[in-house]
Amino acid sequence: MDYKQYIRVIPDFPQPGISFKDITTLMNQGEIYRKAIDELRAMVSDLKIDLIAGPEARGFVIGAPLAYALGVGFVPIRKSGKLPGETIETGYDLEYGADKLAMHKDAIKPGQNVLIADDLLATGGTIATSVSLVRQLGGNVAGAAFLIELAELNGRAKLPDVNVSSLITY
Ligand SMILES: O=P(O)(O)OC[C@H]1O[C@H](OP(=O)(O)OP(=O)(O)O)[C@H](O)[C@@H]1O
Ligand SMILES: Nc1ncnc2[nH]cnc12
Repeated sequence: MDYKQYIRVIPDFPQPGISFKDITTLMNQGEIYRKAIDELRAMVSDLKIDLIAGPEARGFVIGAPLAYALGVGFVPIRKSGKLPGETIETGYDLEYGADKLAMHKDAIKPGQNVLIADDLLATGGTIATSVSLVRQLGGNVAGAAFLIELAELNGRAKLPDVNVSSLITY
């Protein structure tokens, strides 16, 4: 499947020099969205996964359906100040800015195998931080799965010990 035909590429958004990969034009095609989730599920089928964790917001639209397809739970990794319970938080840089991510302290049971899922791997800041949060909670990072990887930004360099899978590469 040539998924790229469904991804809208917008130059200079949200700032000059960034080529934004817009997945809304893939997700509004039900068959294609489902096919993409099914293919991601097949890509991680060899991994032992107890739980999926996905960073807000676009990590939810990949991680939650993938969790449903695999029959495992989903835990949100949220931007700071959104989760109601006790949290741990870590700051990070991403391709176009900086932010802070948080997880509930009781989101993961120590030793659980956690797959981290997101729409896109760019510089890797978001996922490196997600990996760190999962590990701080005692989780074992089984892998990281992405719809899109921007290979030239070499996000994998920030994830040297993580099993990375991606469906579409730019
Ligand atoms: O690899 P990185 O350089 O860290 O960039 C990738 C991250 O950037 C985007 O999220 P964003 O923070 O824009 O939030 P959103 O999902 O709420 O749009 C995207 O969904 C990834 O999570
Ligand atoms: N180039 C890009 N397109 C879409 N989402 C992104 N998140 C970080 N970089 C991005």
